[in-house]
Amino acid sequence: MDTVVSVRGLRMSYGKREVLRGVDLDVRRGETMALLGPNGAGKTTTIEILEGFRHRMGGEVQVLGEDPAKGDDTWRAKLGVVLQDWRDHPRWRVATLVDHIAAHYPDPWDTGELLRALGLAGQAAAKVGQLSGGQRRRLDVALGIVGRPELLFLDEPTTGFDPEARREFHDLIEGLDTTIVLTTHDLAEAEKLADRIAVLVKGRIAVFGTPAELADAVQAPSLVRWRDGAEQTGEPSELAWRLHQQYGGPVPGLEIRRPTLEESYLNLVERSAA
Ligand SMILES: Nc1ncnc2c1ncn2[C@@H]1O[C@H](COP(=O)(O)OP(=O)(O)OP(=O)(O)O)[C@@H](O)[C@H]1O
Repeated sequence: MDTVVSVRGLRMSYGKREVLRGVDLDVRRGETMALLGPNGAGKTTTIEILEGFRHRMGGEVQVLGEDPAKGDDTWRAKLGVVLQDWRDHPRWRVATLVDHIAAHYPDPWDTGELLRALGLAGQAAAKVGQLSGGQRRRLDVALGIVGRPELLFLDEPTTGFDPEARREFHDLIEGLDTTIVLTTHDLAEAEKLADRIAVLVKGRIAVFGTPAELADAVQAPSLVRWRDGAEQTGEPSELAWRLHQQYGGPVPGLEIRRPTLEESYLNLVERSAA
């Protein structure tokens, strides 16, 4: 299996504040890996280190066979980066800006073809400042992939999107033929886009696996309710059986509710943060 990113024991602090406390991760060629976690978990810090924008304090990191702290321009040209904050170029025309960035790469996309592929053909001559939020984010992606990166980083790509823009953006990402590392604090987004999800809580990976593996690993207790009481338990059928015996027959008003994946994820975050 071809590993594109390998992270072992990654540590990072800002002053005395320890933000990453030994992160282990890997990303395989062709997959989309989501780094999922609550605000302040250390997601942006992690991918900034992988992108070579930030120096780590400890651990081993390899991205496309290089240590990002030592990556040169040839290495950097293989990466695509879509940052969280829009770097504003309001007066540039869309196609001119894409052309300008494309000129930095050896084998870039043709600008017209790329804008068509991203549904921005109609905006080629528009000024960046005139685009809607969703169109701007598409332009961010255009700038991130124009150099045909082997590896694309997307930092919280859909923050602030309405549901339709979000769905369109998800379709766009699913159609890209490259390895992707994305950060999000939205479980539904990670579930939709990612082959594997790494849950980062308090600077550590709490769970790492496919969405189905995540569901198994983080299962929160079920809620069992009946006429005379309620209890949370990881073994609902056992409790139901005990109640059945106590009542000497059917349990009045019995109700068993299994947690949703979202509830399980929040439970994991709360437990890990405690
Ligand atoms: N340059 C910095 N100097 C000092 N502290 C920082 C710096 N950058 C981030 N932090 C702190 O490090 C922690 C992790 O931040 P980071 O941005 O990596 O988290 P995140 O998971 O990406 O959060 P969010 O979802 O809010 O973007 C936060 O507590 C943040 O305040």
